[in-house]
Amino acid sequence: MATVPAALIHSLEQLPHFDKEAFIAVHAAEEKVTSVRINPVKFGLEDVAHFSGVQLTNTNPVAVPWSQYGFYLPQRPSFTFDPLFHAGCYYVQEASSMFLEQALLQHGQLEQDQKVLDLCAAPGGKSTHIQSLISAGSLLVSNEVIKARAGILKQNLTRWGAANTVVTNNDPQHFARLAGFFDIMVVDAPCSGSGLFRRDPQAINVWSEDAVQLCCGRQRRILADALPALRSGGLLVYSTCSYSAEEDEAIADWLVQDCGMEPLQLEVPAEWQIVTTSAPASGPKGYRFFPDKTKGEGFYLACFRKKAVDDTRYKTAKPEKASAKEVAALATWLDTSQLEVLKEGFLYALPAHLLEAYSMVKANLYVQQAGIRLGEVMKDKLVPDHALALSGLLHDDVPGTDLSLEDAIRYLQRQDLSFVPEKRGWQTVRYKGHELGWINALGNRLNNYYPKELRILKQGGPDQ
Ligand SMILES: C[S@@+](CC[C@H](N)C(=O)[O-])C[C@H]1O[C@@H](n2cnc3c(N)ncnc32)[C@H](O)[C@@H]1O
Repeated sequence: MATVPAALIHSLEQLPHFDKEAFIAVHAAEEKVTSVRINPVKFGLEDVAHFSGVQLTNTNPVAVPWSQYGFYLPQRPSFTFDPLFHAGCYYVQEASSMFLEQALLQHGQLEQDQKVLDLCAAPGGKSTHIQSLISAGSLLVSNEVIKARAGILKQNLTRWGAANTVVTNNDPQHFARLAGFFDIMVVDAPCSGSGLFRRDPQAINVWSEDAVQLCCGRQRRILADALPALRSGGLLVYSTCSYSAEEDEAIADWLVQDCGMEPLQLEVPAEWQIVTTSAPASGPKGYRFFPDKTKGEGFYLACFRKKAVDDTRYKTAKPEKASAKEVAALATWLDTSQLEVLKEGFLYALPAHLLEAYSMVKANLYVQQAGIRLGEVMKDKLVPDHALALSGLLHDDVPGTDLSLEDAIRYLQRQDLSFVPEKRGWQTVRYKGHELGWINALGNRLNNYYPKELRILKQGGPDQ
């Protein structure tokens, strides 16, 4: 049972609409809320009924009110054993965090192409969401300072399959090199994590008032370091999964008073039961999610517009382009006419119009992944990369075999496969029409090319 620390409860009693008894009771009740957000490029709203292992009735799944792509599921299926999860058809995400969508829709001018930075991006919940909301002509830079976590971010964005994303592994202070570059900056800051107590009762053991102080110092440093990279008039979205006012309203006040940010408000229907707060010193509005009021975990979000003007000159360096011969080797696999095919040992592709912006990002940051990794050309032939299979870029006539659930799981476990494909050579395998990855059929042998680092290690199957 999740017992919320008394010191935290005490600190929240001053907040508007804080209902101490209901808050304690909802933590004690141990209800687990499961929500997912679909990838609109791969999965239609009508497909939501197809989650493996979910018993559906006429009344579920239920839409998350503040996100066009979010759904609550009536129970938690085994996502590990759902091939559609591995195909990047959806992301398992806590519902309150999907409120980011409202900030971007209401203030992000998403009808225009935007350069977006997700500064604290791993494992990729906000980044995959942002990618679904921005135009194809926009660029998303997803940054994660911790290298191992940047690896998970890369995996999740590879599954998502979009070409207009770049993963970087930089400290926030490195972003000063890109002064005034971004139109939108999302800072989903590391925090003391009290908003997730219900989902992860272990987090209660590491919570303390000292940890809150440590986090709010770090949050200011991260913001102060990264803000120069936002252009004048650009949008800042700040969020945490902490209930503590020191990490929420006090940071909002500091952004207005010390950083000269202009506070923005959001239109929020009353029936969503989101609590609007005004930070005490200068009044910026913030939006709080309490699990006794909204179906989701604790979350805080506030939005600002930048007024200050920063210098906007940056280093740029042209990435190496693929040779004409290498591009020619791609022709049977994908249409490269709208893409810039680049080379860094392997070939990768970005939307052609993003080359200039990407050149600046590459010259100033440590890029871990950019666009879609296509593979390597050997003896004039492409050895395709896993990311290409998941990208949606492949020609329709690239051969592929639809697998049964059992075979799809064997494939994802990287086991030997027994089915006989119609054609020889490199081809994809699919589940319910969604690409899972590559196999190579060589006469009497089938090689499974699902990446080792992604394979399902868990024992069992969909029903366990
Ligand atoms: C709340 S999590 C981000 C969750 C992510 N936005 C999502 O929706 O999936 C905060 C992230 O900040 C990163 N982080 C930790 N210390 C940091 C620092 N000093 N500067 C920038 N990011 C930091 C953590 O590694 C973590 O990935």
